[in-house]
Amino acid sequence: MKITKICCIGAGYVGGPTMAVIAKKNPNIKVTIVDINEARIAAWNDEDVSNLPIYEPGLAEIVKETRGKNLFFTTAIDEAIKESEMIFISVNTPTKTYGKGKGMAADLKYVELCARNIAEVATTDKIVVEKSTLPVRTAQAIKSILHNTGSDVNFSILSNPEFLAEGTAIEDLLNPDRVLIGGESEDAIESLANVYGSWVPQERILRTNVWSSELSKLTANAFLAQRISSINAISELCEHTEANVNEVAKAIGMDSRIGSKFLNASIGFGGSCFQKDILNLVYIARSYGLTEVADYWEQVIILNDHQKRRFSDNLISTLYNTVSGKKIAMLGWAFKKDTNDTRESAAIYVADHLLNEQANIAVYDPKVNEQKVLNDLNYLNTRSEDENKDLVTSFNDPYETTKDAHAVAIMTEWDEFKTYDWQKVYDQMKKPAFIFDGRNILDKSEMEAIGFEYSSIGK
Ligand SMILES: NC(=O)C1=CN([C@@H]2O[C@H](COP(=O)(O)OP(=O)(O)OC[C@H]3O[C@@H](n4cnc5c(N)ncnc54)[C@H](O)[C@@H]3O)[C@@H](O)[C@H]2O)C=CC1
Ligand SMILES: O=C(O)[C@H]1O[C@H](OP(=O)(O)OP(=O)(O)OC[C@H]2O[C@@H](n3ccc(=O)[nH]c3=O)[C@H](O)[C@@H]2O)[C@H](O)[C@@H](O)[C@@H]1O
Repeated sequence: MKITKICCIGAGYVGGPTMAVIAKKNPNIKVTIVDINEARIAAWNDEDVSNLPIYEPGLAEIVKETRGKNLFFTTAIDEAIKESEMIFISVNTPTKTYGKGKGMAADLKYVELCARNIAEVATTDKIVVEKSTLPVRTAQAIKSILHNTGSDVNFSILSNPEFLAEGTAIEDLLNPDRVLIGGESEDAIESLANVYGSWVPQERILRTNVWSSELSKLTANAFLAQRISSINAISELCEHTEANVNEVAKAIGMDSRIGSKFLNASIGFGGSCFQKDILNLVYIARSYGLTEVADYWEQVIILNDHQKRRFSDNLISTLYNTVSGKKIAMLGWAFKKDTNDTRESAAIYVADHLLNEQANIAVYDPKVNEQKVLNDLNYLNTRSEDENKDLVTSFNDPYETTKDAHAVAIMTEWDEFKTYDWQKVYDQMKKPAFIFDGRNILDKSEMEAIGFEYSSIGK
């Protein structure tokens, strides 16, 4: 099928950047991104592209170039579905917070709503593309909804999981390691392969069956997260043995079978997907009675929780076993650098632990505002919103944030943190002045020469 119009349901961190790049690379295809969230759509349509709802390096430029030409953002969902030959489902699939599978399974209600919406309004044949990360065998459910409409509209379902990482989304989309397309209908698969083919070499477009494609996405995230938990586990051992985790990571990473990427020890991984996808994998394995498989992957999450807890415990014990009434300056709140996304950020959990010990938290993140910080903490429901407001303050300036602080905790690896005038930070802090570098981005000897009591991960 020749594709002239694409609709993407879900204008989020995946839908937005992915469709912007598809539009840029396919000027003859009209791409419409729809969402039920009016405020989000309005932000995507904001004249001033610095107000887009998502911060991603390079995204604003592409939106500026394509918006209003062949890229459109709207809440008119039905119209966009009706006119398009290809519809991407790119809605959120969070961990369930209720009922069966609570805390483990993926909540598929938004995906199902999309399938029902498509089934209801489609009058011509459609290729429906799963872009959201979904449990293996979800295509079966979507198929069943779409094929029971009583109409003679023909639907082909494809799985096309997304592998972009936030902060490098545009780079990842422009130059992907691979594009994965799972499906039954060869015609549908080739239609989608052609869309990507306008900039991705054919040998990097991998075709599989639907189930392999769905499961590959969960597996890729599980493997990536497992590497982080593995190096973080070793980081704790390093702290007891005078080994240095950076040196260990370098030494093992030079083995081409292991590879050097994704071996940075940290306060633990965050982000909306690693934990959610592994919990989902564990849930699926348990539902097939595969206890050993489930336990194996669950350990990745257990270790990650341990790493976050270990960081706050170490901070508290170093500050003479109490942080009550002490000002702890947290540099960074986003789950990684170059994004404004804070979902599941380790900073939230570390702050929560410290607040339980009655610390005063001062936060500075170049892309996250105070309301978002408070919303993240309120969402945990550990204490009242008023208490969070009393104990947590955000600043727009790192020097204000660290002034009179007892300790600085580095939570995100923003590049600008490395360039600060650390002597100035030191001079205005309470003494002894402690730094807890949760990202290993500062130079230990430099910090110690200034006078800081410096501790990092795995050294
Ligand atoms: N964030 C990331 O870096 C990556 C996410 N993914 C997966 O992509 C999917 C989407 O993730 P994000 O873009 O981060 O989520 P998001 O939460 O940023 O965006 C999802 C959007 O879908 C909209 N939506 C929900 N139900 C809708 C409906 N029935 N009709 C219209 N709009 C609806 C929401 O209002 C929201 O704006 C998830 O399954 C996630 O696991 C995959 C790769 C990378
Ligand atoms: O499905 C998804 O949502 C995406 O999840 C991750 O991307 P993302 O979460 O955006 O970012 P990552 O770069 O993977 O970082 C995740 C977390 O791990 C941490 N991390 C990463 C690498 C590392 O060596 N050490 C480490 O602690 C980061 O700081 C961050 O908190 C995957 O890298 C993407 O391929 C995938 O598409």
